[in-house]
Amino acid sequence: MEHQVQRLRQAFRSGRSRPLRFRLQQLEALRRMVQEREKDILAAIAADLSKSELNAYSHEVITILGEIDFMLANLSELASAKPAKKNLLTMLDEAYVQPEPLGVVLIIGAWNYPFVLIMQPLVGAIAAGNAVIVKPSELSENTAKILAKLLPQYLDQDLYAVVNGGVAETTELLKQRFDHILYTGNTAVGKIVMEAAAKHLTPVTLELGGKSPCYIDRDCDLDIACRRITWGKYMNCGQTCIAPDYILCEASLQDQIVQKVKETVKDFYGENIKESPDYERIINLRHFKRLQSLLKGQKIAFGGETDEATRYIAPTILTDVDPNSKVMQEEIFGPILPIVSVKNVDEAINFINDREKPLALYVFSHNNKLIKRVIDETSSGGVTGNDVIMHFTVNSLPFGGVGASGMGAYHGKYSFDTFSHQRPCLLKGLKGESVNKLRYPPNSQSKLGWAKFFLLKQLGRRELVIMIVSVLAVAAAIFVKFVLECA
Ligand SMILES: NC(=O)C1=CN([C@@H]2O[C@H](COP(=O)(O)OP(=O)(O)OC[C@H]3O[C@@H](n4cnc5c(N)ncnc54)[C@H](O)[C@@H]3O)[C@@H](O)[C@H]2O)C=CC1
Ligand SMILES: CCCCCCCCCCCC(=O)O
Repeated sequence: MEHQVQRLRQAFRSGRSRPLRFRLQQLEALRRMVQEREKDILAAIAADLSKSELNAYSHEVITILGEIDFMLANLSELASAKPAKKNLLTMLDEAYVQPEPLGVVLIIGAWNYPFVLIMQPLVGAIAAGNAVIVKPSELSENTAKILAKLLPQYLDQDLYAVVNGGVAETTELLKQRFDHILYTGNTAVGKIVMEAAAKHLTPVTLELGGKSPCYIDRDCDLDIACRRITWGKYMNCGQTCIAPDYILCEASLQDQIVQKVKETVKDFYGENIKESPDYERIINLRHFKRLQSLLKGQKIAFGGETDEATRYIAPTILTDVDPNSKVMQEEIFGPILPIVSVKNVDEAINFINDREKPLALYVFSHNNKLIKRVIDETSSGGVTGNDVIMHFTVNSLPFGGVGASGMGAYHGKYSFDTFSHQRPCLLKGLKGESVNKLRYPPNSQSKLGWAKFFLLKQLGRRELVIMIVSVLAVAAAIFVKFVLECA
């Protein structure tokens, strides 16, 4: 591992990854890879998650193509130096912020969207000019293999590498020094990653999970709300980090919600859900058994059927759920939807605030003021009002968690910024030493007075124009006076 990281570091130091032309070429190669090897990629994702290729395309490939297109179109603007405001002491100098690559970065992905969770940060890291090691999840082994096979065929092999393996390999990898680590996965491992990174003072972006609440207001179109929630909860068999984890609503809405979700499930997946190409399976036996255990002692209003041989768990709704029960203590990450009743929106807000900050928050209501109030009085990684999941798809929005659901963010411009250092640059000339005397010892009250005047006055473009016009006006007045006196 050490050797591999060294090799990448050397390639990074050669400066090859920095020119924009090179970055654009690599991003174009990545796009070609996705387009030319689409069939292999879809087959791998489909095999890992018992997913149809159509769903694999819409869940994972569309997002990546969009992200690459965004970077290709915006890279030169993102990577350009941005002029900075100056003060009186530096008004004749050049001040700007220059994004620079961080160096060698590590991206660790999770199994639930195994392609997107590696590729989307990779696009940002390449765009920002870094060398990159990606470590796909060993649980989605087909996607891990296809990434290890294809990426070296399309990308510069000295700058970008794939490391596959399990806990042992990741542990070894984490001993190495990186310049940034982006990790996606559960909170417990997030802490391990952060601890390993701290040894080298490596900054981290942690994309973690949590229980994302979904509040349904009485003043709402329940048909629409339930249709959207059913889509977001049961897609990928509930194994989506931003899936609505549980519903909060007034008790009187519970039965209607059960009925409407039930009807929608039938619309989406047909009478025989097991036969539906749109309904996935649980990733492995460990997670299957964990989910089964969450059903124990619960009131199953709908669903609840399981089949260990195929790791099938039916779309399930639990009603009258006790907030202290196990299903409400951990992230569900499966097709089980508990409904917890609350008296009103105030109680819903308190319920959310009494728990760890979630990755996503969903509110359904006709009343925009109520939606804004829930947003104002709670905290979460992201929010979608009157829908679920969709904030993930808008790449002008930063995607990430807060508190226990993670730190840092990525997607679009935010990916570029995550993998860049915003370097402040001030370029001065070697003249103007008389002004500089102000800051050289020995100090005095008068020097301090001048320093305050120069440094505390921020000069914007407007102030600069006014000052230049005033100086010119004074010069013109002196000149006119001089001419008149001579005449
Ligand atoms: N915030 C986000 O964008 C996302 C968050 N997630 C969260 O991820 C979780 C599911 O993923 P996991 O089951 O954790 O995925 P996982 O089992 O695939 O683990 C993630 C990565 O961590 C590595 N890893 C596992 N144990 C390790 C250890 N002891 N030391 C070092 N590395 C280790 C694995 O090799 C893998 O690459 C859920 O909580 C979900 O909410 C999932 C997808 C997106
Ligand atoms: C056409 C709509 C496409 C929706 C794609 C949703 C992809 C969600 C990926 C979320 C990754 C995760 O959060 O676990």
